[in-house]
Amino acid sequence: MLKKMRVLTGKQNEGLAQNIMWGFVEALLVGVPFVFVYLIIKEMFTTVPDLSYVWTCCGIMTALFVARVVVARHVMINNHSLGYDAGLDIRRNLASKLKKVPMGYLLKVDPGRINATMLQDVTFTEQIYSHLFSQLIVTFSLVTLVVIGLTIEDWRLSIAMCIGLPLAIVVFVVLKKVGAVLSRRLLDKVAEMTGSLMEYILSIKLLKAYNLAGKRFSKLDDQLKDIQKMSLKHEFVAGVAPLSFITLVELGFATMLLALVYLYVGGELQPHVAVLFLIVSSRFFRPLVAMAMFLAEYNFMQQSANRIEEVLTAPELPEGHWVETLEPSIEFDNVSFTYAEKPVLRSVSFRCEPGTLTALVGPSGSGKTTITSLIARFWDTTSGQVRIGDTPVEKLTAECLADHISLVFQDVYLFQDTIFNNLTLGMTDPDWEQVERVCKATCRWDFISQLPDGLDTVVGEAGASLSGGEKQRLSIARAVLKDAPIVLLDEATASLDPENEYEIQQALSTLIKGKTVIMIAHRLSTIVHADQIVVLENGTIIERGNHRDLIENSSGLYRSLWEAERHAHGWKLVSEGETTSVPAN
Ligand SMILES: Nc1ncnc2c1ncn2[C@@H]1O[C@H](COP(=O)(O)OP(=O)(O)OP(=O)(O)O)[C@@H](O)[C@H]1O
Repeated sequence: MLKKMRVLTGKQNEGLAQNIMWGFVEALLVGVPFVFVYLIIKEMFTTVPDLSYVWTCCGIMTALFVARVVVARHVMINNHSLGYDAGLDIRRNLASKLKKVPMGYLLKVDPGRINATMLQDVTFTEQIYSHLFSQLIVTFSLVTLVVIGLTIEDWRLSIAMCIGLPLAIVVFVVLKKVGAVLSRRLLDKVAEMTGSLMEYILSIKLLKAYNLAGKRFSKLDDQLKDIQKMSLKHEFVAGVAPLSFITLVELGFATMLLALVYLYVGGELQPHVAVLFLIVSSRFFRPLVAMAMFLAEYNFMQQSANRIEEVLTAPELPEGHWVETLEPSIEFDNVSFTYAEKPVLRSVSFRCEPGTLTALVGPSGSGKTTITSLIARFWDTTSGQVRIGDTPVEKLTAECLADHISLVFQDVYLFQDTIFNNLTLGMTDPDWEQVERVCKATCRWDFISQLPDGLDTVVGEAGASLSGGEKQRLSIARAVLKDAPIVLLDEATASLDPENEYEIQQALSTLIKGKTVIMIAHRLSTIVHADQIVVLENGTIIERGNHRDLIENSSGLYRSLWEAERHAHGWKLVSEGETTSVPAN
């Protein structure tokens, strides 16, 4: 387990040796007073007991008790700080690991499971340091010291007292293994329930709209009932291990009593030794019982540590190196990509020159978002290469890639923080005036200035207090502020009404000037000025060119999409330098 803790924390269990030493000191301070108890009893059985000797022994015992309290406090603080430090390290390692695994891994793993691992599993694992080791060290040292002391005094009674211990350990280990299977199942079930609970909370609006909140809750309720049943079963089976251990260990007490009476009656035992064994044995079993109860929890700790290890050892996207000057061109060189078993892109090749706008067009599911995901390296290609400048994206570090790319997704995520902090995410020295200037250009300043604290207004979790359009404006402003040379826009204006969309398009076209932009747009009117339009169908490029070229191909998909759009809406066709109105059909 120590080795596993080193893997999970990424550290050498620093401070543990010191804690073991202090645990041993605590055990000594618990055990040594028994020596004075023995001396006092021995003195009592002499013909003329020396009371000042007894007082001295009592004085030393009191001093030892005080010292024990001080040391026990020190041990407790040390073990807890070791535990919490380990918890912090493990959570940091998990967080940094999640940044390095492919998106595919995160999509495959139940979010409830990740949540349970980050919170509950780490908390259980912390206890290995904060509770388990300290308990083990103190108990083991104390039991060893007491047994050695008693054996020196009378080995026969000592053996009688410990007679059940070996069998108790064997039975405990066997029953614990049975409990381990149940612990694993119970923890999995709790993780599954956490996922359902998260889903229930996040989808509550939808559930209410469809009057499904009650029905859906009954599914959650069933899971909660399952957990209750499994917990009871687990307690029943897992509880047998410590109970058997306690029963077998305490059998030693009865055996020792029999042996004690037998030896005493036979005149083979001095009265003070008999009293010593009676006093010590009444306390000898207490720490063992406490340890057995605690070891019953060990299954949970072990399972939790295993689950953390599963996440920490998940395969990572290999990291590349930092490239100082990266030409902001993008090139897809014969790229194919498969999600699990499903081929999504097939031999896709195209190039985006620096400072140009490329639009991706195609029916739903044709692979447009997948193309942007491969540039941002959420996944690695199945074959072929995606290059930025001359460098394949997998040869760049995640930081280098992130530094060169701004992303604007359809689903905007805003943190529960001020608008200013949301906009300046990742910026080291954000400039208030610059933020205001960009907001004025992209966000309709009146929307922000009307908020109670302007840019200092805190938006609700995931931007819950803002409309879809407002969130989208902020995400565009965030991308503009980042000022990365490459901008990926995935349906960036999707949640805006036509009037706002036009405004934002204007703002975008000024602000993305000089950047290499890849834009996914379902409304073709927004991309007529694109330098290049890549038309996709079923994961292959079927047409490529600018609007004028593509529109000329009367049998092409782009032309038919364009015409379908014209027929669907009253249309305003804007070509460079002219405005033509096309009435709705
Ligand atoms: N994580 C995933 N796992 C498995 N298949 C996926 C995953 N993400 C997308 N797909 C599938 O890959 C195909 C391409 O998806 P993609 O999102 O790239 O299409 P798109 O052209 O952007 O679609 P839309 O215009 O509807 O957003 C779709 O058939 C989709 O179902």
